[in-house]
Amino acid sequence: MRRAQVWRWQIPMDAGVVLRERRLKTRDGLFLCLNNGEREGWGEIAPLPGFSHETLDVAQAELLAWAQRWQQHGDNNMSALPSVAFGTSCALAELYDELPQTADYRAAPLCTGDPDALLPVLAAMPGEKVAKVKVGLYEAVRDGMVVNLLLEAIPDLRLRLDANRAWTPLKAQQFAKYVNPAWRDRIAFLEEPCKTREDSRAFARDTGIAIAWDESLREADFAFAAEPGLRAVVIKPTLTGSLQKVREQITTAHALGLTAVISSSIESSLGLTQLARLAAWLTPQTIPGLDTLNLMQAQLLRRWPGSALPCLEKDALEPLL
Ligand SMILES: O=C(O)CCC(=O)C1=CC=C[C@@H](O)[C@@H]1C(=O)O
Ligand SMILES: [Mg+2]
Repeated sequence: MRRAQVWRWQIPMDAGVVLRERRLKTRDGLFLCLNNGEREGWGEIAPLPGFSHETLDVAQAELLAWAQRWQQHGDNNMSALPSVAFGTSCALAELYDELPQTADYRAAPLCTGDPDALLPVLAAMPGEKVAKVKVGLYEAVRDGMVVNLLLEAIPDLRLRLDANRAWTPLKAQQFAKYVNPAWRDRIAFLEEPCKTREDSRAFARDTGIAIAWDESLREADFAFAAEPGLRAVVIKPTLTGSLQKVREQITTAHALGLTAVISSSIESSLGLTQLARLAAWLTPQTIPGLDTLNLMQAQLLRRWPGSALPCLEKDALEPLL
């Protein structure tokens, strides 16, 4: 017998998490649990404010309708809303043992402010050392100095940078000027340096710093293509859609010789551990961008190994179905 349950949840964020110039005080989302006989599968549906087009309320209405159709008729058509399609497809994949358990819990540590805080984390990191630094929040010159400082301090470090389209071509040039030319190839990639793709391409061409597309993937006129200076695409499943669609994008990227990086949309620990499994399965050569749990004050239902945050159980969730 099929049974679908839906819960809504809210987790307080760490003070100071700012997304697209908006302070994110809480992270809000939904869980879906599907049962069929002895089998069980979970999924997380958590549109990210400022990034997802659908609101949580719209996603909730769609999810409840989907869950009822599945329970009554076994109907598993995918929603057109990316967050709903992702969460429902994860729950179905767990239910039918199609999402392998092995996970890649390495996460490129994220630095949004103080580079000194990153040094001990990197020193303790086993194997390949990769970190991600947000740039474009302060002066371009300061960003350049931070990048130099980290690359100088840790000779086997590679950096991923993310400007979230903050720079004009001039600012991007100022940044590049400050980065020691001998170290530019240790910048694995810089996500979306400029406001337009054309300016970002020109930046890669002029500076020799490789770029990656993130925001671009979700634009209507985007098509996957190998381009000079383009090294990677950042795939955020909650913003992309079903597991099937995520797999297709990864396959397309790999066929073009691009690195595909599975990345967080600030999911709860339940969603993040599923992304770690997805990464181990579909992008085993690439450290995923999943270091966002510490932006939250608690984990939910499933623990991220090694996290010291408290883990809230089902009684902290609000049942909706
Ligand atoms: O990609 C990562 O390593 C972590 C996730 C991350 O950086 C982001 C997640 C969600 C929204 C953004 O602020 C940011 C990004 O732009 O990639
Ligand atoms: Mg990005």
